[in-house]
Order: sequence, then C-alpha cells, then structure tokens
Amino acid sequence: MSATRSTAASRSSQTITDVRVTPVAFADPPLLNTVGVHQPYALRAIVQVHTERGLAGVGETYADTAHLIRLEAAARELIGLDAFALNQVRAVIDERVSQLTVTGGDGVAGMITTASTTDRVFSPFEVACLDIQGKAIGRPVSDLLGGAVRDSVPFSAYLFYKWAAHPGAVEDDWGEALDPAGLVRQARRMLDEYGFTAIKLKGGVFHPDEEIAAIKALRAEFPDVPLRLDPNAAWTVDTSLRVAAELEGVVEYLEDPTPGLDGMAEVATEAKMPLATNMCVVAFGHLKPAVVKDSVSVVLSDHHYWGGLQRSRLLGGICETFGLGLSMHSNSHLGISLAAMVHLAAATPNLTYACDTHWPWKTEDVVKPGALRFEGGAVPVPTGPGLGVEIDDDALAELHKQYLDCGIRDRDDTGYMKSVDPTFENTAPRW
Ligand SMILES: O=C([O-])C(=O)C[C@H](O)[C@@H](O)C(=O)[O-]
Repeated sequence: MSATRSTAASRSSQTITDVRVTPVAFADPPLLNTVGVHQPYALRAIVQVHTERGLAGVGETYADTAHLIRLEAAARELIGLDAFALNQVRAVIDERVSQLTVTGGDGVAGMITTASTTDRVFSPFEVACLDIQGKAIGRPVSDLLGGAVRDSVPFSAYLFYKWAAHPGAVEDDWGEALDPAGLVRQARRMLDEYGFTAIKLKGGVFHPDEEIAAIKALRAEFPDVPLRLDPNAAWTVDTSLRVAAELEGVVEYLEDPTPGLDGMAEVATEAKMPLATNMCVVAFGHLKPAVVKDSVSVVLSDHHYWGGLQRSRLLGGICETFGLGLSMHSNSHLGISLAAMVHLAAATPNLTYACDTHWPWKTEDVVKPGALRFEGGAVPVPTGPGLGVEIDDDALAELHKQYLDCGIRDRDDTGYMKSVDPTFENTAPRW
C-alpha cells in the first residue's frame, strides 16, 4: 500500500506532524532469570506521536539498539499520515523495516527470536495512534477495541528468585528470595500490597527439585490461589514430564517447560495440566503448527510483539476458534504499557487468566502518578479518552538522562546483564 499523504489532509483528520522516540532507563532490581539477571536498569523506548490538531498519543516498547534504529526509521515515515489510518501506518512501517539491513534486536531475553519485526516496530506507534483516536472522539481505547467486557483487569503476582544486593544493583527493599521461604515472603508482600489473586514464579534458575519445593511451599501458604511456574524452557522433555507429574493438581498451567513446538507437544501428551507459552508461539505463523501438533493449550499474548492491540485481539479470536486459552505476558515495563495492557485485556473477552505484570518491581515511571492503581489485584480500566495516562515531561527527561548516563545502552537485546553468572548464558535446556 502506498502512503498517500494528501488523503489524510483532505479528510481533515488527525494528520501526524511529529513523532519522537525517547529511550529511557529505569531502576530494575536483581531478579534472576534463566538468561541472566535484571539490574541495574531496564531499558524502554517511549514513542510520542503528535497531530496537526494538537493531539498527542503515547506508546512504549523495547529499547535495544537495533530496535531503536528501526523505530527511528519508521518514525520518519509517519509524518503526513492519518493517525486513524492504521492499515496504512502498518504498511509504511513494513516497507521501511524491510529495507533496513540492521541485525539483532530480535529477542527479549532470547524469547521472541521468531516474532515478526514489523509487528514489534508497529506496536508502539499503533498504541500511540489509538491513544490519539480515543482523544479525538472522547472515548477510551478499550472502546476502540470493541468495548470493555470487564471493569477491571486482574493481574498475577510475578515472583522471582532474587538477590538482596548485587554488584551494580540499584538498592531496593524487597530483600533476598533464593529459596522457598524467601519466595513465600515475597508472595505474601505482593498479595498484601496489591491483593493479587494468582501467582506466577519465574523458574528455570535452580534445580527443578528446588523449584517444585518452592511451588509446594506457595501452595501450602496460599491454598486457594492459582499458581504458575515458568522455567523459560530450561528443562528437557523428560524433566518436564517429571515436574509435571509432581505438580499435577498444583499449578493452573505450566509455562514453557521445554523449548520448541515438538518438545512441548511431547510434554503435552502426558502432562495433566495445560501447557502455556510465550516462547514457541510468538507470531501468527506459529499458530497453525501449534494447533496441528497440539503443543500448547494457552497462548500468552503480548501486544509489544504481536503487533499492537488490534492484532492482539485478532490473536484472541484465533485462540477462541481453536479452543486455546489466552493469558498475557510481560517484561519490565512502565505505565504506558500497563495502560495499554489493561485496555486490551478489558476488551478481549476470552482473556480470562490473570495477566502477568512486572509493575511491583518498578520504582520509576514516565507517566504522571495516579491514573493506574491496583485494587484487589486488578487495575480498574481507565474510562477517560485515549489510554488514560499522561507523560510527565520532567520524569521522561530524567529517565532519558539515566539511559544516556548508565552505560548499558549497548548491552545485548535481552535487556539483561549476562556477564554476572556465565552458566546463565546457556539457553538450551539445563536440566
Ligand atoms: O516468560 C516470561 O514471563 C517472560 O519472558 C518475562 C520476562 O522476560 C521475565 O523472564 C523477566 O523479566 O525476567
């Protein structure tokens, strides 16, 4: 599709006049992950789109170097397009991205290497344009997605093994969690402070027996709270089956126990609980083989790599068609992403699992406080025009300066420090 810029003007619509991409760094505590350790900062890019009628929309995405190059290139192409013409915006981005020779930026924590580059680049611009559209017509973004079917969106307490302090870490008050007792303490605080009604443990860090013990300790402490374990494909098929047998009736789903659609399909034949993924089904092209092989029962959506909010709703429709459950994945994120996640989840009827969020781990933000809050583990859906969050210009400038000063701009696209423990380098099954 060619970009006919005059069309926007002749419809007197929301013609885009300026697009800014601002990378930021915000403090991230030393949470352990299969591929490394968070800390001291998480990187994000903030996208701001302005129109000739004085409206501004915001989006948020990853900020690895390759992704930033693509975002900047895409941003330049959007001037003169209509913020309502999202098919055209996507086509222009697709064309521009396909011309670039930049490599890398194809993964976040090594998890989405096969997700679509166009979808990842389009996503923050789509969110910003929807924010503008909502403001233009005086309706919340959830209305542009078909309307909210729930007033508030439940999230899960996302637990991590965690060091108390670590070289280079920004100080935090969560303390250490390296064993079942530490995780139970962490969960207790999460539930007390936020009221979460589901718990997810990021595993794949310690020997599976230790992680089974952690889940059983959580079950003993929180008998009625749905639990999930996600080892980020750190286990072989045999190990996955052993863990699945141990945790039968204990977890609501097991997320990415082993890599690949074939490995997951093997586990699925014997595991009694649903298998979920944000690793082997991360693009539309993966859905058919996943369904044919019967690899997974639950797909974790994530608008950052599924191509924005409208395409994430399309994912929801496909999951419904094939009888797959739908949940939602997160990476370390700020308030713009939380707002987008809430509007999307509110307007996706079959997104019935509590969504993931890294929100409790975050102490800094680029949005003005107060727009989003947790009540009983859920975020009330903003009802004002657009996304319902507003950029705090000073905070944005501050976190951009932190990005420039922190010296981790050129770390790899995982967004995590990999040098701390060399054993985390290995993304193949470890057990
Ligand atoms: O599977 C997941 O939940 C994630 O991929 C989320 C994050 O990347 C998580 O692993 C993290 O933040 O370390």
